[in-house]
Parts: sequence; structure tokens; C-alpha cells
Amino acid sequence: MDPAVKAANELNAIFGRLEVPCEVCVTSEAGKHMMATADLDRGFALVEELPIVSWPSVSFLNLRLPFCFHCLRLATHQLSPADDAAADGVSLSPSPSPSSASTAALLPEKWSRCAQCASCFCSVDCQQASARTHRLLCSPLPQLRSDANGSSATVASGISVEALARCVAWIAQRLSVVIEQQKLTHAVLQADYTAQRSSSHSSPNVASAEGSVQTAWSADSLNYQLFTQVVAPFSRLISPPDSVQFDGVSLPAWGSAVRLLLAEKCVKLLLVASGAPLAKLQLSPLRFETEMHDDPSSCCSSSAPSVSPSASPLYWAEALVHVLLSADTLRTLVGQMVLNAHGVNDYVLPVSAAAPGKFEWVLKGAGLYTLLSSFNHSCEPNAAVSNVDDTHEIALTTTRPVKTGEEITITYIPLTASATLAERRQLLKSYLFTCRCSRCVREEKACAVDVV
Ligand SMILES: C[S@@+](CC[C@H](N)C(=O)[O-])C[C@H]1O[C@@H](n2cnc3c(N)ncnc32)[C@H](O)[C@@H]1O
Repeated sequence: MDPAVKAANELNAIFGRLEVPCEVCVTSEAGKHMMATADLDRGFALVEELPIVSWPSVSFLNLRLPFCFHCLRLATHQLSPADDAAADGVSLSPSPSPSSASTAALLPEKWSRCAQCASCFCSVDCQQASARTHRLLCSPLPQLRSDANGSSATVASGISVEALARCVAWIAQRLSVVIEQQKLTHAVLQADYTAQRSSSHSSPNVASAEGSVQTAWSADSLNYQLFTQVVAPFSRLISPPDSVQFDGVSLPAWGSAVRLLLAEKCVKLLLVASGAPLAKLQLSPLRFETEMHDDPSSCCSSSAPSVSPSASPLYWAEALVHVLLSADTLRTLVGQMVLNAHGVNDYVLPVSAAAPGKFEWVLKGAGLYTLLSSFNHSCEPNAAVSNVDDTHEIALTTTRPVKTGEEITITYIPLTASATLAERRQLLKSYLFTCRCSRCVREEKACAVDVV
């Protein structure tokens, strides 16, 4: 089945359960897009959604304001005078250190702080929701953030090496949760992996584009099913073609950092979840291909994940992590963030004699949202997204009446009535598509008439 149609069917099942009066349709021109299935008034609350994963932007981290590691809620909306310039985007201070004065400030009641990495949590719920992800990222966090500051990344929605690490950590922790929930033991998963390897070796069935033989995971393998089940939320997102380059992203450097910092932790998390006798296992240092080459068989696309036999993982968990941290998977995750990430915004109040009480808009970070990602952009949208309670949760509401059968659209960029076609195209550039909305088509035609 066409992956877009498969994703649309899955999304429609979710929208149906939530009784949202709209339907995901698929056409070759518009890809997945959202159609109203009833007449909707202005201000109709369509859906509220939590992200699969969210992350703070590098520029926001540089403001050194305490925020919730999980939901990105700010503990204070006030910048200290020393940080005032940073809020204006004039100059950004160096990378935040966990012991910096602002992060060490007193937190509001019910907030807590990790003694090791100084990450804050605004509630017990947020702490629990991100417990495993935080355990994986806690010690690598300073390194991930200093790497982000060292790069020239100015990617849309503040995508950074931390964002990539958060995606990887989310998948690893979900794998561990599903292993526990389904009581999948080390013995069972290892037997499945061993059987898979021996049958694939006798009958190699996938050759990569470069001609090197790779071990395919057959669809009836338990490890394959576990993996595809866990990455399903990512598989519903649109991915860019393999040829696309991402401005400001150094895939090889980001990949190396994430593998170095997370590979072993992820393997151990999975083994522990399966009840494996960790102390008795001979874990082999994971080896990965160093080149970021393109292969459609990455974990988050709809085709089978693959591992290179040259890496010779000894255990099922090592093989899964090898797929998770392969160049192809990481490239797919970055591409999905570039095309689907939605910004999480907030206002902060700088303490400034020059501008007392002046609020500044900040992009706190961004997130990947399964349902929201099926809405196309329009430069004259009929719905708008807002953040719920200053967190990463979003709410989608119509901004004018919508008729049955009309497409429901949002804007991906800050819009003004006076923004020209060229200005809007410039803002949309990082989203890697040319807008074909009614306003752009109308203005394009008007330009053509002017020229004639
Ligand atoms: C978040 S996804 C929206 C859903 C998408 N159509 C899909 O098939 O999954 C963003 C992608 O949708 C397409 N898209 C969204 N709005 C568009 C527009 N106004 N004109 C052309 N393509 C658009 C682009 O390919 C863009 O990268």
C-alpha cells in the first residue's frame, strides 16, 4: 500500500475515535491534506495534541531561562538584565551551564530539578512522562548542547543535535516500554534475532544501492515487528526525498555525537527491559558506517530496517540500536523534523529600563505532532494553532467558518496581510516546498498579467 494512504488510514482511525469532523485525504498534488466533513463555525476547537517528541531551540537555551525538560513550560517569564540583549536577538550568550545563576534560581512550587544535569520538571506528571528519556539524555545533555552551540545551525524550528538525540531517546524508551508491556524476554528476542540472522545469511535478499549485501529483517521477525510498531508515529510523517540537503545540519557530525553519547545507553536500556543478565553479557562496541549515505530502508520509512552484517552485533538489542542509529535512520529523522516540526512559542518579559513591561516573543522550541502534521500550509489559512497553558501541547481552532468538503489549513510561517509573495516564499524556503495555496496562485497569476 502507498505509505501516504496507509498513514492517512491510520490518522483517520485516530480522528474518528476523537470524533473530529475532518478526514485526511491523499492526492498526488497535495499529498496528505485535511478536509472538513461538516460545516464548522469560526472558533471551532478541532483537536488538542501532545507531541511525539519536543525539544528546546538553541537560541532559547542561550537565554538561560529555567524551563520544563518535558513540556517546555517556563518557570519564569522574566529575563535577568544581563540576558536582556539576548532576548532581542542582538547577541546570544555562550552555552548554558547547568550551574549558571539563572538555572540555579529558585523554582516555583511543585517544580523539581535534576541534581546531575540541572534539568527542571514542572510537575510529577512531566517528570514521569520523560523519566526514561531523561535517564538516557541526562549525562549527555551538556555535550549535546555544547555541540549545538559549536555548529552554525540555523535550521527551521530550532532543530539541533539535541532534537535528534531526543527523537532517538524517545524511540529507545518506547522500545523498552513495549518490551516490558508485552513481556518480551531476552531469550525470546535473542532466539528471534539468531534465527533471523541464520536464515538471512543463507539467503541474502536485499542489496543496498551501493551493491553491498545487507541483512534484511523479514516482516514476520519479532524484532522487526517491535521496531515498526514503535516507530509508527514517525512513519506517518512526510519525509523528504533522499537527494535533499538540510541547511545548517551536519549529518555526519550529529550522527557521530548521538551514537557516541547514546548507543551503549540505549542497548542497556533494552536489555534491562527484557530481563537480560547484563553483567553476564559480552557487549560488543557498536560499529556504524561513517558515511551518511542514502538508503530507503531506514527505520522510520515504511520499508524494512536493515543492519550491516559487518557490524556483527552479538545481541538483538545491539542490532536494534544499530538500525536506530544508522545513517539512514538519523537522516530520516532529521528530514521529518525539517518538514513536520511545529514551533512552540512563548513570551518573556525582559527586565529593561529602556522598555519596561515589554514582552518579547521567543521560539522556545518545537515538536513533532502526528495529527497536526497532516494539515497543509496556506497563506490564507482557515485554522490556527496555539500552545495550551504555555506548554508543548497544541490546540487547533478554526479562524473563520469552514464548509463541508473545504480543506482545513494552517500557516507554517508568521503571516501578515501585507507580506508579498516573494517575502512569504523566503520564509517558507526552509520548509523545502513551493506554496501552491489559493493566495499564492492568485498572486502569481496577477504578477503574470502585470508582466503581459
Ligand atoms: C507537515 S506536511 C503536511 C502534510 C503533507 N501534505 C503530507 O503529505 O504529509 C508538510 C508538507 O506538505 C506539503 N505542503 C504543505 N502545504 C503546502 C502548500 N501550501 N503547497 C505545496 N505543498 C504543501 C509540502 O510537501 C510540505 O513539506
